[in-house]
Amino acid sequence: MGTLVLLRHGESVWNAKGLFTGWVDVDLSATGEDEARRGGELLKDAGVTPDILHTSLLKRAIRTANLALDAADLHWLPVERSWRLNERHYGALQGKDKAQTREEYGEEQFMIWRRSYDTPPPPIADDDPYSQAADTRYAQLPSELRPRTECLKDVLDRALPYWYDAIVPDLAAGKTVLVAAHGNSLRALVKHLDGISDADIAGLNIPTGIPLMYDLDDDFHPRNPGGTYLDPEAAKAAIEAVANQGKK
Ligand SMILES: O=C(O)[C@H](O)COP(=O)(O)O
Repeated sequence: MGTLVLLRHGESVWNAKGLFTGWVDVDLSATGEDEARRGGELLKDAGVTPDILHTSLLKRAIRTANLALDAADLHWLPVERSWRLNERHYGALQGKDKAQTREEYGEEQFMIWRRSYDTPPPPIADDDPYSQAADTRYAQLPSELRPRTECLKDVLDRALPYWYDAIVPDLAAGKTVLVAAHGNSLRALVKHLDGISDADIAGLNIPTGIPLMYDLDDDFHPRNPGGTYLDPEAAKAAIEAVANQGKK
């Protein structure tokens, strides 16, 4: 029942600097812009034509989709956007250097905060320069929905309603759906799609800018578990780089 394309944004300026990003609205780096265009070329070369686009509210995902769809000559595609596809909120780690954090707190604590399923980093203070408490794009969100930190379980809990209410109906209508989002919001969707355990999801990383295709059956389960990257070799190398972030 439909084709789903997951696309993590291209490299961001803070990805390049090795900083925890979360909901901080940083832009793409020049490399990330190239990755986004390449993602669109991969879609075009594979003959994959999305019918609708879903993005987060963060410019690195929005601009990745714009650049990819322009490269695929599909810039006109209808689009829906939601905070529920935002990157995981990294709490008080937002803006912090990953390598310094690993050094200061040690490997175990770093990995618990970065990749555990249900342990969030410390919450961010509303007066922190990297807080989104005053960000007008979330003004309509009730206070209890506006995170000050998130673990991956929190991301799954707020992303699944969007999956079922916005994305699944498009798939059920036979549309090819492109989702342009983030490393951890896509890890949450992949965990759901592939039925990955709470323990095993820690080992899954998503590369930037390489489309991941799922062919879904009538129950929206993958006929190709794990999905298929449109550039498997590039994806393999990029996944390893994501896993090694923060290492000296
Ligand atoms: O938000 C961030 O820092 C990155 O986009 C994702 O970081 P991670 O791969 O360290 O979770």
